Amino acid sequence: MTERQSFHELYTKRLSQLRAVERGLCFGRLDYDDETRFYIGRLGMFDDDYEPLLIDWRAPVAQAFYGATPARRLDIRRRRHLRTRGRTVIGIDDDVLDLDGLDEKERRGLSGEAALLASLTSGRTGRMSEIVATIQAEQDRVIRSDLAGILVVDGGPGTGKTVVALHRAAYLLYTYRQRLARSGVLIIGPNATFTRYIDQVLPSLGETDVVLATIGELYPGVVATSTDSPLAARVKGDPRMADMVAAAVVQRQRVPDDVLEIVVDTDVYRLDRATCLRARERARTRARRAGELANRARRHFVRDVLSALTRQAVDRLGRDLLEEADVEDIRRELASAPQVRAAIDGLWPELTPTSFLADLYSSPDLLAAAAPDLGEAERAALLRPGPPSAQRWTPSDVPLLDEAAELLGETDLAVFAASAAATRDAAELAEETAYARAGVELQQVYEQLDIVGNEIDPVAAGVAARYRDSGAAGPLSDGMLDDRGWVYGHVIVDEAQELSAMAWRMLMRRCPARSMTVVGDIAQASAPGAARDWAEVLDLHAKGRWRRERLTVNYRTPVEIMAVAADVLAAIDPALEPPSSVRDGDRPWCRQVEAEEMPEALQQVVESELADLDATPQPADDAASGQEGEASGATGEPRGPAGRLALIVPDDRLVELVEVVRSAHPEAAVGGSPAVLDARVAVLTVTQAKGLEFDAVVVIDPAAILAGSARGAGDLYVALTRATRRLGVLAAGPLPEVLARLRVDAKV
Ligand SMILES: Nc1ncnc2c1ncn2[C@@H]1O[C@H](COP(=O)(O)OP(=O)(O)OP(=O)(O)O)[C@@H](O)[C@H]1O
Repeated sequence: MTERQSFHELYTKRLSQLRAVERGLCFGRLDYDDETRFYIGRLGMFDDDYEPLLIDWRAPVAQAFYGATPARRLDIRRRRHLRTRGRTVIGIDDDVLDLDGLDEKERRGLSGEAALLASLTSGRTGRMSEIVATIQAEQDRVIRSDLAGILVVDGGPGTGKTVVALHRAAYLLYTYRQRLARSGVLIIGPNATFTRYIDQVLPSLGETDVVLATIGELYPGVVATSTDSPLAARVKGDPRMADMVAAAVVQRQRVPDDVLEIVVDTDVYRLDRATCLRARERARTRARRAGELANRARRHFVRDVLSALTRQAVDRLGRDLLEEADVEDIRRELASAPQVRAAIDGLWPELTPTSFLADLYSSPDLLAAAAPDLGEAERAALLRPGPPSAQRWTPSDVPLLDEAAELLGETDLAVFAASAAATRDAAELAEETAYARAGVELQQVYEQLDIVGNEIDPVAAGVAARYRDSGAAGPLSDGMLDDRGWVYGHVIVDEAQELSAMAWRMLMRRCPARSMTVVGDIAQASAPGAARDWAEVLDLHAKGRWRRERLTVNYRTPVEIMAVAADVLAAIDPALEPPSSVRDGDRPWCRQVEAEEMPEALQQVVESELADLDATPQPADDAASGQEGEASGATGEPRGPAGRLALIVPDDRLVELVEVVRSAHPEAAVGGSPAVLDARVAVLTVTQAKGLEFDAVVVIDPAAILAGSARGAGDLYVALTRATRRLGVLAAGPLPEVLARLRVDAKV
């Protein structure tokens, strides 16, 4: 790289960083007792004399902005929250921290309450946004917690677990930049929609070097798009699957019951059981000593078997007539004879993880031998009729493929060649992307500096245009996903309560140092085989090396809605404490109809909810409306967008109810599709709604959601807590007892 290129890279990186953080760049000020003053912002900046102009929110000095309280002032007199539109300050809120005489309740109060409430009631866009100006003290503790060990962050719905985990990623990348830039940060989310929902947060904090993925994306080359039955998903997540995979690998190394005859040309060769047993044992022993995996250990077995066959040929031809070189030729010929290869493959096949698992799923005998502990029905749930080549993968298969890869290791030349080609492709792609990105940035710098276009390297400009048109803007660190063996510096797991034991095993391999942030809420668990408590999962992998922080305040759901959800939580486990909400909102409503009235009632409900949302437009998002070209009004002036409505339905009614809604609203989005985040009306199952939020939510047929699975109450709890403003329940038949409070409050 030339010096010119290096400079360009440096400056363009800084330029794009500055662009990304421009909105609300400076949001706070700290006034100290000794008159010192610091401005806090999304990025650090210095003046020409290297005096700090702006302190990065992640710097140690900035911690006081989030942590200081009247009871623990940290020498701070005043904390000022600045609200900006574009580059203009349009409002300030002051917390005076040295005011004597505040009562205990006020002392314990939220920091920057006015700023927080302004932020919570401002317009939402369907995408999660950063909260850097209003991070609360309990959240800040989580964000700045040490890198080492596993930090479990649990808390009820809307307590900011996701957003805090993302800010923690930004904090860790800032504080441990050297270490984490090399090894990378992996963030695991529950599904692709969720990944899209959160993918703007880190770039808006100036960080792009993270990998966002789902469990189903962690095995390179496999696209896990199929779905399992609940039973199959539970069985595949069961820790006994590790034993099953191990047993199945060993069982694929066979010996003949008696003698295996191999006919090459007209000669008959015999492999007897004892020879094969000996060869297998020797191969296994050598592999154990050398730490070799099954595909590698196979070479020892092949060598011994070929020696036995060569001996038979030599004896037939007459040992005395043959030179050393002749013997070697015979051996080589035998090694390449298709009949010999087929015989050896039958005894000790070379297997890719996908071929191995596909074989296993398609054979009742292989399954019965490898998993004798599973019940009939459990094994049947794993069985996939049809040839192995037609196998379609599900997200629950991915940890099993990973497990198999750990035991089988690399395969033959073809696979080596394929992976070499893939690596080459990835490297070429990375190089081209980097080049293109540099081109785009170069162009931007030139534009900024008012340099005419013909001074730009035309090749770079061409590639840049291609890159821009392709919409490829993902971080270069995505390449890490192509490497199954990549070890990440830190792993963040969101909605972690849903992960199976097998998924945890896979994730732990991606981070042997066990530097992780695990975020979730056991009460919201719904996946078959999901964890029942954190210790059950984490003691197994990191006993004594995990700690827990709890978030207690709900920033999403208004008090009135949370009261309804709290009854469901008590039904899940009376010992669980609901988070306390910080906002008031509309009273939730309920309506009961007979099953056959449901379609008509649903259509009415959609119309009336949309009308309600239209009648109460969201207040302006001050910082957002400062974007160039956007009309600005006075602070707090009401403004669209008019709000999004989600209909959360039982799994088995999704298709039917989508049709009903679409007959009046053809543009309604269905859960799982990319449109769901932006659409005015979305119809989703609970699983599809997990982690997301909407302005208004109507839960359809709650009794069916409750009865839908063993963890139906958890599902209902998730459904009820997705709303930021309005909640309704449309019941088919009687309202479930657990929602009795709605009957009392109902506005029917
Ligand atoms: N300190 C804060 N300032 C402003 N908004 C916040 C703050 N903390 C959380 N929020 C907002 O509250 C909402 C809920 O946050 P988030 O989705 O992270 O919660 P969660 O605990 O992951 O919820 P769930 O368990 O239901 O998925 C988001 O819109 C988030 O931006």
